[in-house]
Amino acid sequence: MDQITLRQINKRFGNTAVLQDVTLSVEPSTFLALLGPSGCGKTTLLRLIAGLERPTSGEIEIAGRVVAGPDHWVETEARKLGMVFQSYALWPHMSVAENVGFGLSVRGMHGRERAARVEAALAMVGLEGLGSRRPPELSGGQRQRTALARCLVTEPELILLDEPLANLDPHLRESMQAEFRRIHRKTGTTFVFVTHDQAEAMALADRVAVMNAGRIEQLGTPQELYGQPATRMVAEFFGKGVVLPVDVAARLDDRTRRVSLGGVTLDLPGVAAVGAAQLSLRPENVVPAAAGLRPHLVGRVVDTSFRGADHLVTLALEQFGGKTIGLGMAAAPEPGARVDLAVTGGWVLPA
Ligand SMILES: Nc1ncnc2c1ncn2[C@@H]1O[C@H](COP(=O)(O)OP(=O)(O)OP(=O)(O)O)[C@@H](O)[C@H]1O
Repeated sequence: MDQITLRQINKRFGNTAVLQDVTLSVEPSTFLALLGPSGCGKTTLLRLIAGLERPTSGEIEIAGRVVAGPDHWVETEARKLGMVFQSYALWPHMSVAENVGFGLSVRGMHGRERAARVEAALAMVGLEGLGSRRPPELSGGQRQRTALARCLVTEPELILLDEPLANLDPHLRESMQAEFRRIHRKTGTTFVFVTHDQAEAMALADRVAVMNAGRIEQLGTPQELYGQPATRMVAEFFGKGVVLPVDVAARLDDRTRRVSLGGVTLDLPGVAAVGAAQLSLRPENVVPAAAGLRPHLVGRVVDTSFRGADHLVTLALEQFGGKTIGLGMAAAPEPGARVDLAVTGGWVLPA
């Protein structure tokens, strides 16, 4: 049984269609990221799952029970889920332990049993011994951990997180990402996580739904989205690289196409039909061409920056109106220098 099933969800606010025909299944124990640009409808989708909004049409099922649909409505409190928001929403006058234990008190759990559960939840998020502090005495990361502990203590099967790391500095964000991964593995709880940061989605999630203008563009593992983007939007939004126009001359097998890239013929992985198509190139799909061979692409250095292990070299591709791709190179060429490139892979997707 799926943890969450969304069937043809539409959501309108007045005349504005915010979600259109969203259909999605999430298996138990998945760490799903809802990823997309600002305003694409991620938070609205999360709020629909939470029961904070009603769909205009369509049906939502959680753990086999219809919680929203034409003839069904289950309130948030009865959906057996936990929520963590960017703002944390901790009560400043209560101690950390009281904040974390509040949900248990509401359920009628008190005394030793409650204290033990609170202690276990604090240990899970690495806050042992800080139960008597108050939220204003905590760092941003500790507040976020408290919010997560408050959610975990009731042992929900589903936790919804809306950009919970957005207010943390980059260093803390990374360490909290590792914590989230660890806690997810340990609890086996299904996590649905809203973010507009593709690197965060890639680092955290085992499935990512890329959203665009109220629709799901593609649902897949981070590896699938990166290596086999279904649309140009996914290719450009998820991971670095460049998308170039190509012509598919022939379909060599299910997943190989003969393409013409600016007049150069190449056999590359992909699924596009014969005719006009696009090629998603990641930085590792392009290498400096061997001397004496005709280059597949010609780049001009527009910028270089030192990254420690190598230099990030930004090249403008001459045949493609100056579209750029960034490559890691051991030595930084001079700005304006010509770099001949060979294409060693990529993904051919529909135009
Ligand atoms: N209560 C509301 N009334 C009217 N319009 C709304 C309401 N809530 C959201 N919207 C609109 O719906 C669209 C999607 O909003 P939503 O918050 O779901 O996007 P998002 O992808 O989470 O964006 P962000 O990353 O900026 O938070 C936006 O255009 C927003 O203005």
